[in-house]
Amino acid sequence: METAVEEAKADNASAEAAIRACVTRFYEKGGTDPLLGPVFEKTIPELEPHLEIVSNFWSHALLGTTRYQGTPFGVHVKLPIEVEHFPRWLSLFTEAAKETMPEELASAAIARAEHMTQCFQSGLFPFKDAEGNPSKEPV
Ligand code: HEM
Repeated sequence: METAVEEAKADNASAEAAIRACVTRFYEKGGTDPLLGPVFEKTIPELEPHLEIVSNFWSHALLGTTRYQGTPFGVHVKLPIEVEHFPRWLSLFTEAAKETMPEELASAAIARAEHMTQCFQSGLFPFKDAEGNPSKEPV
């Protein structure tokens, strides 16, 4: 019994470390990205506390821990995000997850990220413009 608990704790610790590595790698990539970099620069005053919040979010999403208690969509409504940011965000996150996480955890993280990207995009840009592209306003 004790061994199973110890094993579960060790698994969790290594998953937590992989999550942290993924989040760090994602922000390394995003920080130097010409599209996302300026948004991060303008809106994240201090990187370290931000990495902690986002790691806690992923720990909640993937491992069911409870350190993250926020509402991500509500945070993004107030940010200067445009529709073209979404595919870039997802592609950098996908790369970061594959580079840093064991395969199963990376697949779960990428699936969750794809779903949330879709939800955020349709929540923030619920209409279509004259060309049929996602838009904040009805035509
Ligand atoms: C268009 C793409 C995105 C951009 C440019 C973006 C940018 C940002 C920025 C600048 C912050 C910091 C906000 C602040 O501290 O006030 C933030 C927070 C956060 N983002 Fe994103 N984000 C994007 C998409 C996503 C997606 C798809 C997810 C889902 C996994 C996500 C998860 C989070 C989380 C969990 C936080 C922390 C929220 C909190 O403080 O409670 N982001 N994002």
